[in-house]
Amino acid sequence: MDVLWLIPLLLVPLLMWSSGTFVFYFKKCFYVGWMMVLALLAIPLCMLKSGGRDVENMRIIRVLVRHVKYFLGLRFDVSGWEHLQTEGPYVIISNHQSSLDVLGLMEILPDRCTMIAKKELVYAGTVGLICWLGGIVFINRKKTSDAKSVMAEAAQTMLDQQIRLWVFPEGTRNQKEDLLPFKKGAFHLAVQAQVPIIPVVFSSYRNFYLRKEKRFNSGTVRLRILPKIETKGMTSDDISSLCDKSFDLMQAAFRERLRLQTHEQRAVEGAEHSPRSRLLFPPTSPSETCLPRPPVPLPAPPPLLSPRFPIAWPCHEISSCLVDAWSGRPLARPVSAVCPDPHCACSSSSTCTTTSSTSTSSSAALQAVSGMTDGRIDACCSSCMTEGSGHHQFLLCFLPF
Ligand SMILES: CCCCCCCC/C=C\CCCCCCCC(=O)SCCNC(=O)CCNC(=O)[C@H](O)C(C)(C)COP(=O)(O)OP(=O)(O)OC[C@H]1O[C@@H](n2cnc3c(N)ncnc32)[C@H](O)[C@@H]1OP(=O)(O)O
Ligand SMILES: CCCCCCCCCCCCCC(=O)OC[C@@H](O)COP(=O)(O)O
Repeated sequence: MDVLWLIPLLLVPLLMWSSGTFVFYFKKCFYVGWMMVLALLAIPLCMLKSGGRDVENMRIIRVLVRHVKYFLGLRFDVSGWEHLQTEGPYVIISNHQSSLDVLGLMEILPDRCTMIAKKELVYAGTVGLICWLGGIVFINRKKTSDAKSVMAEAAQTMLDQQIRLWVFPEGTRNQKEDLLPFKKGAFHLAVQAQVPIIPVVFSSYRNFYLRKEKRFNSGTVRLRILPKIETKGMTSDDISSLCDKSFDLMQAAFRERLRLQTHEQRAVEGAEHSPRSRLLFPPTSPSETCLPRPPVPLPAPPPLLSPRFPIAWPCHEISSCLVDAWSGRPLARPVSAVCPDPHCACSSSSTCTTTSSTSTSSSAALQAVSGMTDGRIDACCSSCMTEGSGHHQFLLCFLPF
C-alpha cells in the first residue's frame, strides 16, 4: 500500500522529462501557488512592520519574491543600473508580457516604489491582500474618468510621500513582437508631478516562454534600464510627444534585443547540426553581400576568454559581431580590413583594399584600424560593402587575447 504513494512521486519527474506541455503547466501552477504561499507569509510580516498599507512593505515582498526565479530556471541580466540612481520620486514604465514580469520587477525595484495595477488584482486572494499592503494603486481600466482621478491623486501622493510608481503603459499583457501603443496615464502622472520617467525594457520571453505553444523552458531575461526622461516644465500639451518619445525609445531597445535573440536562436539551432557548435552564418539579406558564400566554421576560441561558446552574427550586426551567448556582451571588436578568409570571394579581388590602411596584410591592417596588437582575427564576416570608389570594405571580428 505504501508503494502506491511512490507512483505520483516518480510520475512527476518522468512527465517533466518527457513532456514540455506538462512542464509548462507544472511551472505555472507552481508559480501561482508559491506566490500565494509567499503572500501568506508576507502578510503578518507586513502587518508587524508597518501595521497596514505602506510602500515600505515592498521591501519585504521584494526579499520574499527574489528566490522564485531559481525554481523556474530564470536568470535576469540587468544593464543600466546607473539610470536608477536618481533621487526622489519618478515614474518607471516598462513593457508587460506576463505575470512573470513581477520577478524582473522585483530584481530592480528601487526603495519606496510601488505600482499601478488593475483593480481585479485586489481579489487575487493572499496576493491581492499583499498588493494592497504594498501600497499598489488600483485603477478601474473600464472607467477612464475614475482611473484618471485615481492617478491624479497618485501624482500628489508621490510628491507628498516621496513615492516612486511603476506603470505598465501598454495597459495589458502583450506577447507580440512589438509593443502595444502606450496609454497616456503614466505620462500625465509624470507631468502632473513634474518627475522624470525611467523606461525599463524587458527582453522578449519568446525564447523560453510561449503561452500558445505551452512551452516554459529555462531562460534569461535581459532588463535594460534606459536613461531618464525629464518632464520639468512640461504641460498637458506635451503629453503626446512625451508618450511618443518614450514609446520610440523602448520599441527600439526591444527590437534591437529581439534581433539579437533571433540570431542567437538561429545560432543555437545551427549549432545543433554542427559538431563544432560554432558557425559563422551567411548574411540574412543578400543585398548586403558581394557574393554569397557557405557558412564557415570558426576556429576554436582562446580558452580563457570565452569559456562559454560565443556566437558569430552576420556582420551587418556590426555592434555585436561576436557575442557571449549568456551575457550578450560583445567579445570581439568588429573592424575593417582585408578579409583573410580564403572562402571569401572578395579577398582575392584586386579591387579590395581596407578603408584606413593600404596594407594588404590583414594583421597589419587590423593593427592600423583597431590600434590593438594582441589579438587575432576570429572570423571573416560575410558582409562586404561597396564604397563610393568601387573598393570593398570587409568587417572582421577582432578577438583580443
Ligand atoms: C511575498 C509576497 C509574494 C507575493 C507575490 C505577489 C507580489 C506582487 C507584487 C507586486 C505585483 C504587482 C504587479 C502589478 C502588475 C499589474 C499590471 C497591470 O495591472 S497592467 C493593467 C493596469 N495598468 C494600466 O492600465 C496602465 C495604466 N493605464 C493608464 O494609464 C491609462 O491611460 C488609463 C487607464 C488612465 C486610461 O486608459 P484609456 O484606455 O482610457 O486610454 P488613454 O488613451 O490612455 O486615455 C484616454 C484619454 O484620457 C487622457 N488621460 C489619461 N490619463 C489621464 C490623466 N491621468 N489625467 C488626464 N487625462 C488623462 C488621455 O490623454 C486620453 O486623452 P486624449 O486621447 O489624449 O485626448
Ligand atoms: C486567483 C489567484 C491568482 C493569484 C495569482 C498569483 C500570481 C502572482 C502574480 C503576481 C501579479 C501579476 C499581475 C499581473 O500580471 O496581472 C496581469 C495584468 O497586469 C494585466 O492583465 P490583462 O492582461 O489585461 O488581463
